[in-house]
Amino acid sequence: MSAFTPPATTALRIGTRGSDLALTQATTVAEALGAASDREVELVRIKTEGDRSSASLASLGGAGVFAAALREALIAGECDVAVHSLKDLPTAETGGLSIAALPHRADPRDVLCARDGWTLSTLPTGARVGTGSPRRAAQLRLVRPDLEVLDIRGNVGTRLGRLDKDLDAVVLARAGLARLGLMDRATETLEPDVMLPAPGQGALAVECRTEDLEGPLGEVLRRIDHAPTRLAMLAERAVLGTLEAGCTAPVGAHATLHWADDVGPARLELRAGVFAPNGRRSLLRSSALEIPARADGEPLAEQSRATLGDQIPGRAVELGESTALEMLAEGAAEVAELR
Ligand SMILES: NCc1[nH]cc(CCC(=O)O)c1CC(=O)O
Repeated sequence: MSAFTPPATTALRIGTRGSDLALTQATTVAEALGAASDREVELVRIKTEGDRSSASLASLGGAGVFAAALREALIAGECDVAVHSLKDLPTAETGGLSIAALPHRADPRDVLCARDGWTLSTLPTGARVGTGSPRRAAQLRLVRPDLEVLDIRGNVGTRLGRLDKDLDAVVLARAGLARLGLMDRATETLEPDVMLPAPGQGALAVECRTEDLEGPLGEVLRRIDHAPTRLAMLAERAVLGTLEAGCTAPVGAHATLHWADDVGPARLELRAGVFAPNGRRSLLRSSALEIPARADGEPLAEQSRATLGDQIPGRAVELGESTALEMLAEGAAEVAELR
Protein backbone atom coordinates (compact mmCIF):
# COMPACT_ATOMS: atom_id res chain seq x y z
CA MET A 1 0.00 0.00 0.00
CA SER A 2 1.29 3.42 -0.87
CA ALA A 3 1.77 5.99 1.83
CA PHE A 4 1.02 8.74 -0.68
CA THR A 5 -2.05 10.82 0.10
CA PRO A 6 -3.26 13.09 -2.68
CA PRO A 7 -3.54 16.78 -1.75
CA ALA A 8 -6.98 17.59 -0.44
CA THR A 9 -8.59 19.54 -3.23
CA THR A 10 -11.87 20.95 -2.04
CA ALA A 11 -14.77 21.08 -4.44
CA LEU A 12 -15.79 24.36 -6.03
CA ARG A 13 -19.13 25.12 -4.38
CA ILE A 14 -21.73 26.68 -6.69
CA GLY A 15 -24.53 28.46 -4.84
CA THR A 16 -27.96 28.35 -6.42
CA ARG A 17 -31.62 28.78 -5.59
CA GLY A 18 -33.60 25.56 -5.42
CA SER A 19 -36.17 26.11 -8.20
CA ASP A 20 -36.04 23.79 -11.21
CA LEU A 21 -34.95 26.68 -13.42
CA ALA A 22 -32.23 27.83 -11.02
CA LEU A 23 -30.90 24.27 -10.67
CA THR A 24 -30.83 23.76 -14.44
CA GLN A 25 -28.97 27.04 -14.87
CA ALA A 26 -26.50 26.25 -12.09
CA THR A 27 -25.89 22.82 -13.62
CA THR A 28 -25.01 24.44 -16.95
CA VAL A 29 -22.49 26.68 -15.19
CA ALA A 30 -21.19 23.73 -13.13
CA GLU A 31 -20.50 21.79 -16.33
CA ALA A 32 -18.68 24.73 -17.89
CA LEU A 33 -16.62 25.28 -14.74
CA GLY A 34 -15.89 21.57 -14.46
CA ALA A 35 -14.52 21.62 -18.01
CA ALA A 36 -12.53 24.83 -17.38
CA SER A 37 -10.83 23.70 -14.17
CA ASP A 38 -9.44 20.54 -12.63
CA ARG A 39 -11.47 20.98 -9.45
CA GLU A 40 -14.57 19.01 -8.58
CA VAL A 41 -17.74 21.10 -8.61
CA GLU A 42 -20.81 20.77 -6.42
CA LEU A 43 -24.12 22.61 -6.12
CA VAL A 44 -25.12 24.23 -2.82
CA ARG A 45 -28.82 25.10 -2.56
CA ILE A 46 -29.60 28.36 -0.84
CA LYS A 47 -33.16 29.08 0.34
CA THR A 48 -34.31 32.60 -0.43
CA GLU A 49 -37.16 34.66 0.97
CA GLY A 50 -38.60 34.93 -2.55
CA ASP A 51 -38.89 31.13 -2.69
CA ARG A 52 -40.29 30.77 0.81
CA SER A 53 -43.01 33.36 0.41
CA SER A 54 -45.92 33.55 -2.00
CA ALA A 55 -46.39 37.26 -1.24
CA SER A 56 -45.95 39.65 -4.13
CA LEU A 57 -42.42 40.65 -5.09
CA ALA A 58 -43.15 44.29 -4.28
CA SER A 59 -44.22 43.47 -0.71
CA LEU A 60 -40.97 41.55 -0.17
CA GLY A 61 -38.93 44.57 -1.14
CA GLY A 62 -39.17 44.21 -4.90
CA ALA A 63 -36.13 43.73 -7.08
CA GLY A 64 -33.34 41.65 -5.69
CA VAL A 65 -35.08 39.46 -3.12
CA PHE A 66 -34.02 36.34 -4.97
CA ALA A 67 -30.45 37.50 -5.32
CA ALA A 68 -29.99 38.83 -1.80
CA ALA A 69 -29.88 35.50 0.05
CA LEU A 70 -27.50 34.01 -2.51
CA ARG A 71 -25.22 37.01 -2.15
CA GLU A 72 -25.30 36.72 1.64
CA ALA A 73 -24.33 33.05 1.39
CA LEU A 74 -21.45 33.98 -0.90
CA ILE A 75 -20.20 36.67 1.47
CA ALA A 76 -20.53 34.25 4.41
CA GLY A 77 -18.38 31.69 2.56
CA GLU A 78 -21.14 29.06 2.25
CA CYS A 79 -20.34 28.84 -1.45
CA ASP A 80 -17.51 30.00 -3.76
CA VAL A 81 -19.61 31.34 -6.63
CA ALA A 82 -23.28 32.20 -7.03
CA VAL A 83 -25.28 31.71 -10.23
CA HIS A 84 -28.03 34.24 -10.95
CA SER A 85 -30.36 35.06 -13.82
CA LEU A 86 -28.78 38.35 -14.80
CA LYS A 87 -32.15 40.01 -15.35
CA ASP A 88 -33.11 39.44 -11.70
CA LEU A 89 -29.90 41.02 -10.42
CA PRO A 90 -30.12 44.67 -9.28
CA THR A 91 -27.78 47.01 -11.15
CA ALA A 92 -26.31 48.49 -7.96
CA GLU A 93 -22.96 46.97 -7.04
CA THR A 94 -22.71 44.84 -3.92
CA GLY A 95 -19.64 45.59 -1.83
CA GLY A 96 -17.14 42.74 -1.88
CA LEU A 97 -18.78 40.86 -4.79
CA SER A 98 -18.10 40.90 -8.54
CA ILE A 99 -19.81 39.45 -11.61
CA ALA A 100 -16.79 37.47 -12.70
CA ALA A 101 -18.32 35.67 -15.65
CA LEU A 102 -21.14 36.20 -18.11
CA PRO A 103 -21.29 33.00 -20.18
CA HIS A 104 -22.69 32.90 -23.72
CA ARG A 105 -26.18 34.33 -23.56
CA ALA A 106 -29.20 32.22 -24.57
CA ASP A 107 -32.00 33.60 -26.76
CA PRO A 108 -33.20 36.82 -25.05
CA ARG A 109 -36.69 36.88 -26.59
CA ASP A 110 -40.02 36.30 -24.89
CA VAL A 111 -42.47 33.65 -26.01
CA LEU A 112 -46.24 33.40 -25.96
CA CYS A 113 -47.65 30.15 -24.66
CA ALA A 114 -51.31 30.05 -25.62
CA ARG A 115 -54.17 27.61 -25.85
CA ASP A 116 -55.23 26.33 -29.25
CA GLY A 117 -51.99 27.39 -30.94
CA TRP A 118 -52.92 31.07 -30.75
CA THR A 119 -50.40 33.81 -31.49
CA LEU A 120 -50.48 37.40 -30.29
CA SER A 121 -52.39 38.42 -33.42
CA THR A 122 -54.86 35.51 -33.43
CA LEU A 123 -55.76 35.52 -29.71
CA PRO A 124 -59.52 36.13 -29.52
CA THR A 125 -60.77 39.58 -28.46
CA GLY A 126 -60.68 39.95 -24.68
CA ALA A 127 -58.47 36.88 -24.17
CA ARG A 128 -57.04 36.48 -20.65
CA VAL A 129 -53.23 36.70 -20.68
CA GLY A 130 -51.14 36.22 -17.54
CA THR A 131 -47.80 37.82 -16.71
CA GLY A 132 -46.19 39.10 -13.54
CA SER A 133 -43.95 41.47 -15.44
CA PRO A 134 -44.98 45.15 -15.83
CA ARG A 135 -42.75 45.29 -18.93
CA ARG A 136 -44.63 42.44 -20.61
CA ALA A 137 -48.03 43.71 -19.43
CA ALA A 138 -47.43 47.20 -20.83
CA GLN A 139 -46.28 45.87 -24.21
CA LEU A 140 -49.19 43.43 -24.42
CA ARG A 141 -51.58 46.36 -23.83
CA LEU A 142 -49.73 48.44 -26.41
CA VAL A 143 -50.21 45.95 -29.26
CA ARG A 144 -53.52 44.45 -28.11
CA PRO A 145 -55.50 46.95 -25.99
CA ASP A 146 -58.45 44.54 -25.97
CA LEU A 147 -56.66 41.80 -23.99
CA GLU A 148 -57.34 41.24 -20.32
CA VAL A 149 -53.85 41.22 -18.76
CA LEU A 150 -53.71 39.46 -15.40
CA ASP A 151 -50.96 39.63 -12.78
CA ILE A 152 -49.69 36.12 -12.04
CA ARG A 153 -46.91 34.82 -9.79
CA GLY A 154 -44.90 31.69 -9.32
CA ASN A 155 -42.27 29.70 -11.12
CA VAL A 156 -42.47 28.70 -14.77
CA GLY A 157 -44.31 25.44 -14.03
CA THR A 158 -46.93 27.19 -11.91
CA ARG A 159 -47.51 29.82 -14.57
CA LEU A 160 -47.89 27.23 -17.33
CA GLY A 161 -50.32 25.38 -15.07
CA ARG A 162 -52.63 28.42 -15.12
CA LEU A 163 -52.88 27.99 -18.91
CA ASP A 164 -54.56 24.66 -18.44
CA LYS A 165 -56.94 26.17 -15.88
CA ASP A 166 -58.12 29.76 -16.20
CA LEU A 167 -55.93 31.62 -18.70
CA ASP A 168 -55.77 31.77 -22.49
CA ALA A 169 -52.07 32.61 -22.64
CA VAL A 170 -48.96 33.46 -20.62
CA VAL A 171 -45.76 35.24 -21.68
CA LEU A 172 -42.44 33.75 -20.54
CA ALA A 173 -38.75 34.05 -21.30
CA ARG A 174 -37.74 31.72 -24.13
CA ALA A 175 -34.45 30.93 -22.38
CA GLY A 176 -36.14 29.66 -19.22
CA LEU A 177 -38.63 27.56 -21.15
CA ALA A 178 -35.87 26.08 -23.31
CA ARG A 179 -33.67 25.28 -20.29
CA LEU A 180 -36.58 23.41 -18.72
CA GLY A 181 -37.24 21.48 -21.95
CA LEU A 182 -40.71 23.03 -22.22
CA MET A 183 -40.45 24.79 -25.59
CA ASP A 184 -43.29 22.60 -26.90
CA ARG A 185 -45.61 24.84 -24.85
CA ALA A 186 -44.63 27.95 -26.81
CA THR A 187 -46.96 28.97 -29.63
CA GLU A 188 -45.02 32.06 -30.78
CA THR A 189 -41.60 33.61 -30.28
CA LEU A 190 -42.14 37.34 -29.87
CA GLU A 191 -39.70 39.49 -31.84
CA PRO A 192 -38.05 42.38 -29.97
CA ASP A 193 -39.97 44.95 -32.07
CA VAL A 194 -43.20 43.54 -30.59
CA MET A 195 -41.97 42.59 -27.11
CA LEU A 196 -38.68 44.22 -26.16
CA PRO A 197 -36.90 41.81 -23.76
CA ALA A 198 -35.80 42.68 -20.24
CA PRO A 199 -32.22 43.94 -19.90
CA GLY A 200 -30.08 40.84 -19.34
CA GLN A 201 -32.81 38.34 -20.23
CA GLY A 202 -31.38 34.96 -21.20
CA ALA A 203 -27.99 35.62 -19.61
CA LEU A 204 -26.54 34.02 -16.49
CA ALA A 205 -24.27 35.89 -14.12
CA VAL A 206 -21.58 34.08 -12.14
CA GLU A 207 -20.63 36.10 -9.10
CA CYS A 208 -17.69 35.61 -6.75
CA ARG A 209 -16.03 37.41 -3.85
CA THR A 210 -13.96 40.26 -5.32
CA GLU A 211 -10.89 39.07 -3.40
CA ASP A 212 -11.00 35.79 -5.37
CA LEU A 213 -10.79 37.56 -8.74
CA GLU A 214 -7.00 37.72 -8.57
CA GLY A 215 -6.51 34.07 -7.63
CA PRO A 216 -7.03 30.73 -9.41
CA LEU A 217 -10.82 30.97 -9.13
CA GLY A 218 -10.84 34.29 -11.00
CA GLU A 219 -8.73 32.70 -13.71
CA VAL A 220 -11.18 29.81 -14.14
CA LEU A 221 -14.18 32.18 -14.18
CA ARG A 222 -12.59 34.33 -16.88
CA ARG A 223 -12.44 31.23 -19.09
CA ILE A 224 -16.24 30.93 -19.17
CA ASP A 225 -16.81 34.65 -19.78
CA HIS A 226 -18.04 35.51 -23.29
CA ALA A 227 -16.95 38.90 -24.63
CA PRO A 228 -19.91 39.61 -26.98
CA THR A 229 -22.32 38.73 -24.17
CA ARG A 230 -20.45 40.94 -21.72
CA LEU A 231 -20.57 43.95 -24.05
CA ALA A 232 -24.28 43.53 -24.73
CA MET A 233 -25.02 43.10 -21.01
CA LEU A 234 -23.01 46.16 -20.03
CA ALA A 235 -24.99 48.29 -22.50
CA GLU A 236 -28.40 46.89 -21.53
CA ARG A 237 -27.78 47.18 -17.80
CA ALA A 238 -26.44 50.70 -18.15
CA VAL A 239 -29.83 51.64 -19.61
CA LEU A 240 -31.59 50.19 -16.57
CA GLY A 241 -29.15 51.74 -14.10
CA THR A 242 -29.28 55.19 -15.69
CA LEU A 243 -33.08 55.15 -15.74
CA GLU A 244 -32.81 54.22 -12.04
CA ALA A 245 -35.24 51.43 -12.78
CA GLY A 246 -35.27 47.87 -11.47
CA CYS A 247 -36.25 44.52 -12.96
CA THR A 248 -39.88 45.22 -12.08
CA ALA A 249 -40.06 48.45 -14.16
CA PRO A 250 -41.67 48.60 -17.64
CA VAL A 251 -38.27 48.92 -19.30
CA GLY A 252 -36.77 46.82 -22.08
CA ALA A 253 -33.33 46.77 -23.67
CA HIS A 254 -31.77 44.54 -26.29
CA ALA A 255 -28.18 44.78 -27.47
CA THR A 256 -26.60 42.64 -30.17
CA LEU A 257 -23.14 42.50 -31.58
CA HIS A 258 -22.76 42.27 -35.36
CA TRP A 259 -19.68 41.80 -37.45
CA ALA A 260 -19.12 41.15 -41.11
CA ASP A 261 -16.33 38.67 -40.50
CA ASP A 262 -14.62 37.31 -37.41
CA VAL A 263 -11.71 39.69 -37.25
CA GLY A 264 -13.15 42.84 -38.83
CA PRO A 265 -14.72 45.76 -36.99
CA ALA A 266 -17.93 45.05 -35.09
CA ARG A 267 -21.02 47.05 -34.28
CA LEU A 268 -22.87 46.91 -30.96
CA GLU A 269 -26.51 47.78 -31.62
CA LEU A 270 -28.77 48.76 -28.76
CA ARG A 271 -32.51 49.21 -28.67
CA ALA A 272 -34.08 50.52 -25.48
CA GLY A 273 -37.68 51.23 -24.59
CA VAL A 274 -39.93 52.37 -21.77
CA PHE A 275 -43.64 51.65 -21.74
CA ALA A 276 -46.61 53.28 -20.08
CA PRO A 277 -48.19 50.72 -17.72
CA ASN A 278 -51.62 51.38 -19.30
CA GLY A 279 -50.24 50.56 -22.75
CA ARG A 280 -51.03 53.96 -24.22
CA ARG A 281 -47.48 55.20 -24.82
CA SER A 282 -44.00 53.98 -25.47
CA LEU A 283 -40.67 55.65 -25.99
CA LEU A 284 -38.05 53.78 -28.00
CA ARG A 285 -34.52 54.59 -28.95
CA SER A 286 -31.89 52.83 -31.09
CA SER A 287 -28.18 53.53 -30.93
CA ALA A 288 -24.93 51.85 -31.92
CA LEU A 289 -21.24 51.67 -31.10
CA GLU A 290 -18.54 50.90 -33.69
CA ILE A 291 -15.84 48.62 -32.33
CA PRO A 292 -12.56 48.69 -34.28
CA ALA A 293 -10.86 45.48 -35.33
CA ARG A 294 -8.06 44.33 -33.06
CA ALA A 295 -4.57 44.82 -34.32
CA ASP A 296 -3.63 41.22 -33.52
CA GLY A 297 -6.64 39.92 -35.45
CA GLU A 298 -8.07 37.93 -32.55
CA PRO A 299 -11.77 37.26 -33.23
CA LEU A 300 -14.03 39.13 -30.83
CA ALA A 301 -16.27 36.09 -30.47
CA GLU A 302 -13.50 34.13 -28.82
CA GLN A 303 -12.24 36.87 -26.59
CA SER A 304 -12.89 36.72 -22.92
CA ARG A 305 -13.00 39.60 -20.53
CA ALA A 306 -9.29 39.16 -20.01
CA THR A 307 -8.40 40.16 -23.57
CA LEU A 308 -11.11 42.76 -24.05
CA GLY A 309 -9.31 45.44 -22.06
CA ASP A 310 -11.12 48.30 -20.33
CA GLN A 311 -11.77 50.72 -23.15
CA ILE A 312 -14.36 48.83 -25.18
CA PRO A 313 -16.41 47.67 -22.17
CA GLY A 314 -16.32 51.28 -20.94
CA ARG A 315 -17.73 52.48 -24.24
CA ALA A 316 -20.50 49.84 -24.14
CA VAL A 317 -21.52 51.24 -20.73
CA GLU A 318 -21.44 54.78 -22.15
CA LEU A 319 -23.68 53.70 -25.04
CA GLY A 320 -26.31 52.48 -22.58
CA GLU A 321 -25.95 55.54 -20.36
CA SER A 322 -26.18 58.10 -23.17
CA THR A 323 -29.16 56.29 -24.70
CA ALA A 324 -30.99 56.31 -21.35
CA LEU A 325 -30.12 59.98 -20.72
CA GLU A 326 -31.61 60.90 -24.10
CA MET A 327 -34.75 58.95 -23.22
CA LEU A 328 -34.98 60.70 -19.84
CA ALA A 329 -34.73 64.05 -21.63
CA GLU A 330 -37.70 62.97 -23.77
CA GLY A 331 -39.76 62.11 -20.69
CA ALA A 332 -38.98 58.40 -20.12
CA ALA A 333 -39.50 58.64 -16.35
CA GLU A 334 -42.99 60.09 -16.82
CA VAL A 335 -43.96 57.60 -19.55
CA ALA A 336 -42.90 54.57 -17.49
CA GLU A 337 -44.06 56.15 -14.20
CA LEU A 338 -40.60 55.49 -12.77
CA ARG A 339 -40.82 58.10 -10.01
N1 LIG B 1 -38.14 36.66 -13.26
C1 LIG B 1 -38.13 35.23 -13.33
C2 LIG B 1 -37.14 34.72 -14.33
N2 LIG B 1 -35.84 35.00 -14.21
C3 LIG B 1 -35.17 34.45 -15.26
C4 LIG B 1 -36.10 33.79 -16.04
C5 LIG B 1 -35.84 33.06 -17.30
C6 LIG B 1 -34.41 33.01 -17.77
C7 LIG B 1 -33.87 34.32 -18.23
O1 LIG B 1 -34.62 35.24 -18.62
O2 LIG B 1 -32.64 34.45 -18.23
C8 LIG B 1 -37.34 33.94 -15.45
C9 LIG B 1 -38.63 33.37 -15.91
C10 LIG B 1 -39.32 34.20 -16.96
O3 LIG B 1 -39.15 35.43 -17.00
O4 LIG B 1 -40.09 33.64 -17.74
